[in-house]
Amino acid sequence: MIAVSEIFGPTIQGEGALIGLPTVFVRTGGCDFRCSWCDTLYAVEPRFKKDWQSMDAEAILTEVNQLSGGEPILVTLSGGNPALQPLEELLQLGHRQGHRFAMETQGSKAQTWFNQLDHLTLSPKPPSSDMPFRRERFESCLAAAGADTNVSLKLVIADEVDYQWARALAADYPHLPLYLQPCNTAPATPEQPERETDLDALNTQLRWLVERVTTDHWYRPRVLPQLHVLIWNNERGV
Ligand SMILES: C[S@@+](CC[C@H](N)C(=O)[O-])C[C@H]1O[C@@H](n2cnc3c(N)ncnc32)[C@H](O)[C@@H]1O
Ligand SMILES: Nc1nc2[nH]cc(C(=O)O)c2c(=O)[nH]1
Ligand code: SF4
Ligand SMILES: [Mg+2]
Repeated sequence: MIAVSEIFGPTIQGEGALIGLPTVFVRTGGCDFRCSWCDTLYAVEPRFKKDWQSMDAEAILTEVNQLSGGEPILVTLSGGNPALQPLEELLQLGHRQGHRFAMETQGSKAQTWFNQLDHLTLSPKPPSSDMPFRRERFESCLAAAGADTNVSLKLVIADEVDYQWARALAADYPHLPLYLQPCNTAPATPEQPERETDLDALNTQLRWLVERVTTDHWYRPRVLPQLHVLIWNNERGV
């Protein structure tokens, strides 16, 4: 059974390689990390287990199909860390129904079924998250995805230290499409679910990041905002 925090959509993918694409999100519950700026702690901390539903692949797809109007759609698996869940059957059943699957994970745990994903976003955490980067685990995820899954690297940047870390990390994986995303330093939290982020401050952060890569003559990464935050601020389920 799969721990599910929420299923929502269709909305657009607001981040990374598939930005702008209509998608239904399946957000699993439970995470092996506790990032200092995590925007989805309600899907991370065990105290919210009571809000999560234990679902099988069929029940999840029934809900996805209701939301998509019965049409095949891109299903985005996020969390929490979806790599902690048994998702192989969901991928197999869902593919048979014509859906495609993308997943977001920090790269701390590999699963054999990564090679059944259409797209895998690996988002290892920068120093500002206070979480470790374990290279051997990250590389196990890359190996598990294999040649048939499109893999991209999405790095959150809060400050100059994160930026330097991202440059060094990216240099070790020159073949991976690379996305830089400014950190939302004022996400909604369980204590402040209605908290609004300052969009002007986010824009300033985004400008800084663009200037940072261009003054470095670093022309490899795509610099992208969290589009859903620009549209809906910190709202949940969009
Ligand atoms: C909520 S996480 C869930 C999937 C997985 N645990 C991970 O971190 O990749 C989805 C994406 O949101 C990013 N994210 C989380 N909090 C953020 C914040 N405050 N600002 C910008 N990006 C954030 C993560 O880095 C990750 O790329
Ligand atoms: N629209 C939208 N795009 C997203 N991209 C990654 C998200 C996530 O929380 O994993 C997310 C999300 O929650 N909403
Ligand atoms: S790894 Fe992802 S879900 Fe887990 S705490 Fe960090 S940002 Fe949140
Ligand atoms: Mg999010």
